[in-house]
Amino acid sequence: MAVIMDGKVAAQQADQEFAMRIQKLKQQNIIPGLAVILIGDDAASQVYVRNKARRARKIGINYQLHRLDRGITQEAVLQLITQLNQDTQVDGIMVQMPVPKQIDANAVMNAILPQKDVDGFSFANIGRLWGNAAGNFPATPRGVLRLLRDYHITIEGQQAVVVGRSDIVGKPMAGLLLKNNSTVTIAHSKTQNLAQVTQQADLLIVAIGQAEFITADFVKPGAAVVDVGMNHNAAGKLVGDVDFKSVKQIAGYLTPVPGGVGPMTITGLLEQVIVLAEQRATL
Ligand SMILES: NC(=O)C1=CN([C@@H]2O[C@H](COP(=O)(O)OP(=O)(O)OC[C@H]3O[C@@H](n4cnc5c(N)ncnc54)[C@H](OP(=O)(O)O)[C@@H]3O)[C@@H](O)[C@H]2O)C=CC1
Ligand SMILES: Nc1nc(=O)c2c([nH]1)NC[C@@H]1CN(c3ccc(C(=O)N[C@@H](CCC(=O)O)C(=O)O)cc3)C=[N+]21
Ligand SMILES: [Mg+2]
Repeated sequence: MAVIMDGKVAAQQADQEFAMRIQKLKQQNIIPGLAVILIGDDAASQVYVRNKARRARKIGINYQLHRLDRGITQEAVLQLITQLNQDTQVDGIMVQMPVPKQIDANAVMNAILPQKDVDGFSFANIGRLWGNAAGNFPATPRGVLRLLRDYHITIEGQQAVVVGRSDIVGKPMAGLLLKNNSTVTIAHSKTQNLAQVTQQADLLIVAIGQAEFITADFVKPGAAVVDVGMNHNAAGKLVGDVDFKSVKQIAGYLTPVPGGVGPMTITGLLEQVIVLAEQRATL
């Protein structure tokens, strides 16, 4: 039976560390500032916004939410970003994805100053990730790596398979694993013989948005399996992309949904905000 990687516990430990780092900043009169822009009413974004507001405030981050109507113009969004770019109290800015179709997501993300782009979704930060430079990198992959490290799972030299190639999870996950010396394969909906590919994985990271799609026959015995997915099954229950029941019989390590990657994504984000505020403190 797999060891269950508890993202809630790991996130609580991280929050204690973060609260101490924020206390130090406050002695220098610096309060980390995070501005979140939510356009419309995407369900996964609502969950994220609610949970990160609670955790950010609890550890002492100055958190502000800008809720915009789903019909808002791109110009108005860009104007808000310009204002937040200029606000010296704001260390990090993020726009919840997805955005409504009249908004060009790339235009919006690239309007955020690269150093304030906490999500690391701007082309400047994508280039820094793949160009081996320091930068801001996406929260979900950072949270996943932190969870693997908390469970002392080896990353260097291991065969990692990332299923999913989105700009917000799959691609940056692959980039960070590569940076950490895994041998990385990226699989997606056009991959042939997916199970044969995933069976090679010592580290299997799944982000496809298909309820309970990855069953035991996709998994190498003893593998560490990380389930990024958040879906509702036929019964309306929140489930991941991995079939928890069958995979836990064969995997060495496995994340639950909820209580796995979700809390660690928030950890990845909060840490990035604190790092940015620490950089401001040294200016
Ligand atoms: N817990 C958390 O912190 C977060 C959770 N999520 C969740 O993770 C999941 C993925 O999100 P996101 O990356 O934004 O998803 P996207 O929908 O943007 O991308 C899905 C990816 O999965 C691939 N894919 C879809 N079906 C299959 C399949 N049957 N076999 C192989 N590959 C497949 C797609 O391939 P192709 O490119 O060929 O279309 C695509 O690359 C969702 O459930 C989302 O809610 C997302 C962000 C954070
Ligand atoms: N710019 C941007 N960056 C993102 O990282 C981003 C985004 N947009 N849009 C939406 C998705 C989704 N996402 C989640 C984060 C945390 C939980 C989370 O807290 N989950 C908990 C609670 C789940 C629940 O109670 O329903 C858990 O899994 O235990 C969920 C989903 C980040 N995303
Ligand atoms: Mg989870």
